[in-house]
Amino acid sequence: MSTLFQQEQQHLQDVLEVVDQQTQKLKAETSKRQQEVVSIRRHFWDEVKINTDTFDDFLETVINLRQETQALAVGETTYDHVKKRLSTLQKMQNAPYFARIDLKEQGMNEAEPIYIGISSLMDETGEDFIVYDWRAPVLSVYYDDEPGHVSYKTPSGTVEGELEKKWQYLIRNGKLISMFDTSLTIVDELLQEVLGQGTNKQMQSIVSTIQREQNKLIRHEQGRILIVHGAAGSGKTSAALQRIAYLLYKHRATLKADQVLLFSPNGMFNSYVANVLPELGEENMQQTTFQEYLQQRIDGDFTLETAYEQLETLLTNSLTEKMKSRFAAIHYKASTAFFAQIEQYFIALTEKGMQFKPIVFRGEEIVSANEISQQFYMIYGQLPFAARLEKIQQGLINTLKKRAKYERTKNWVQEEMELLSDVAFEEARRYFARKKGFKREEVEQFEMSEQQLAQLLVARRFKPLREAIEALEFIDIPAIYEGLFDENTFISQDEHWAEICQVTKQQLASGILLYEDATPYVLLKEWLVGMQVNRQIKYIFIDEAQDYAPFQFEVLKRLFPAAKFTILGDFNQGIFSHAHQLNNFEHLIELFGEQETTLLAMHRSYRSTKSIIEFTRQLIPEGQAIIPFNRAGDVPTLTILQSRQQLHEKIQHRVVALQQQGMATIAIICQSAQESKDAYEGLASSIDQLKLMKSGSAEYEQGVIIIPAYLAKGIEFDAVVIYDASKYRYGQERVRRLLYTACTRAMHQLTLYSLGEPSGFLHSPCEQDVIQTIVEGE
Ligand SMILES: Nc1ncnc2c1ncn2[C@@H]1O[C@H](COP(=O)(O)OP(=O)(O)OP(=O)(O)O)[C@@H](O)[C@H]1O
Repeated sequence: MSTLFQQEQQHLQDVLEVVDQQTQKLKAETSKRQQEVVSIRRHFWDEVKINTDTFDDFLETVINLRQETQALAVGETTYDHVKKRLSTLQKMQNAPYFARIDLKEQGMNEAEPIYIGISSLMDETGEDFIVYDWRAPVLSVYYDDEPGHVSYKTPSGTVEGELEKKWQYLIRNGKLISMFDTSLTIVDELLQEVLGQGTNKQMQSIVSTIQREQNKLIRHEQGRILIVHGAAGSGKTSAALQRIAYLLYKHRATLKADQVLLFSPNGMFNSYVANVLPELGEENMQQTTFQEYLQQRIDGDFTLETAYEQLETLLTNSLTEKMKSRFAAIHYKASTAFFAQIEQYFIALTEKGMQFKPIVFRGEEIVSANEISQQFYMIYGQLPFAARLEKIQQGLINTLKKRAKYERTKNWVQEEMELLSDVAFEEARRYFARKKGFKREEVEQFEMSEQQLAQLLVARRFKPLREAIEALEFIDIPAIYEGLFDENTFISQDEHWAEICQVTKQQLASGILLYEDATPYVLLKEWLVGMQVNRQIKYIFIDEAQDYAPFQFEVLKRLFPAAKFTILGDFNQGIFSHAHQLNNFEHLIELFGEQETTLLAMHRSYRSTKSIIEFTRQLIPEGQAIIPFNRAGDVPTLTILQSRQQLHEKIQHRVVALQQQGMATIAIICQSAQESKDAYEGLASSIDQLKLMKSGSAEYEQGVIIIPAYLAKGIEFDAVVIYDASKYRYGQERVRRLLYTACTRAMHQLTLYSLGEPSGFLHSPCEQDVIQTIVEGE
């Protein structure tokens, strides 16, 4: 064993001792803080004397309450803080650092070793760093630079220096396994070892092996929008999560985790990435899906088709004339041209085209739609759009008030009074007593008049109507949206416009809003009722961004006016129909302008073995640009079979063999949900604990699963089995990217089967010998 290795072992022991001491100290403090909080909670009401007899007493009570609440809040925050630090220290007991640089800053006589870990560690005096947090400004040097002259930015200016050495350590359970001098050779051993491990139920942090191109993404700070186009498995999601951790650290005085929002493809993905930030000692950002946002805004206006349902329909139906029209509509409705058209339509609504719903009470029309329309265009016609609605709203509320007074003497009120239960009567009496200023102990003495009861009953009946008016529900938004498709409303440049108008109107009449209409509808709704923008969110991350239509980006930009955007995607995985014609994110430059936009490309792919990448990159045009990470593995195989029974037998044997090789997550990937269901029915009895993943599934499952390709997006498996890569399933150009997405989910093993003639997309890989073909007899 070299002296250097021994020295490093000793150093590790010393650091671990400090970690241990600090852990013990903090444990004692945690229990002290916990007791404090429990005690404040328990005695909260003893400390606060409620006295409301005089105004001064009341004031004292309020002050008292506030002091106790503050004490509780401070106690809780300190406790949370201490607990969080304790959890980080516990992780550092396993590996307190993962790398080191020797840096001689300008003006220093000799190089200082800087150890790098997931968090910083100070010595006893609290003045010197034993370990630096990987996000410290100086450490950009570790990720970005080779030995030699370096400079890095700090809040107080640029610092120059000489980087003498770079080391990486492999430390497991507090033991130094190996160390590499990465300044001498580019060693990938550590990365090899990390990538060679099996998948986990959840995504892992990549902090100890961040690569240079990923570091650019992580530490980027300029402009409002960063767009990353990265190959499958290039670490877009991983690096994005590291970026969030970095931003939370760098801006810790001003940025909180709930001001960062990640748009992810589905709920299952949410659970898949949920562990990365806590692993790094940070709180999780907020997460949502675009579908959730749409659902919340459509709120009962229609039944909403999901993006997956749309895709499933397109995948499982043959290309009839009707389907062709639908494709045309999807493309047009995803475009910025359609966005501009809606904008024009909205402006034109100031002159004509608004539609309203009448105000109806107990089946009787109190104000007709026509009257509201007259107010909008005639009486308040000179006012701006929103002001007209406000005037109408006020007028309608006044009408309701008058009408309510009038209703009090009606028979229905009398009848309701008679039918009122004792409990409801008592509740009403108490309500009035309190309103009239009766104290709790005096309530019994209060007598409620019949008039008061009538007033209450009527008010309750009018409440939903008043709330609907306050929410501007008298605007008939579905009808206005439909009006957009009156052929004579617009002369659109799109050649399919007449056809689009016709099919959309028919569809809207059914009460189901197709996915391609959802964002346009919501946009129009936001404009009509006043856009609900969110200024709290400071950073938005959009993963799998190739799935978003240009139209959707326009909406997101408006919804989050204070946010900076990080957009990550791969057009080769663009499986939704609107994405077919797009090959890059250039169109997004226009969103905020060139000055505000940075485009980054990531070509190196880490997920799969070299053999798998050599195969998958043959599936797509320009795939040669993807650089595989040098990790050995078996060449993928394609087995051509003639019967389903044979197929199922082969898959079953293959799954057993893969399990014997230690593959913990095995996905049998199908083209659609329909195919997944059929495959599941055929395989469930022969594969133990086989699970079928559906679009509503919330958890990413380990073991053997069957999953449609579009749901497997963004996640990965030790081994992937393509259920049927035949020409029948993957014949048309529009599903090329689906097959690519499915195959690129594999980390270590990829096996394809084909029932009959294989997909034409496999010709090139077969010719290039990057896949081994086996033909089984009849
Ligand atoms: N620097 C790294 N160190 C260790 N592992 C890495 C690194 N970069 C990526 N990986 C691993 O590669 C795999 C793919 O990463 P990730 O899922 O982030 O890629 P992606 O670009 O989002 O992929 P896709 O677009 O295919 O969903 C993950 O297992 C991740 O942990």
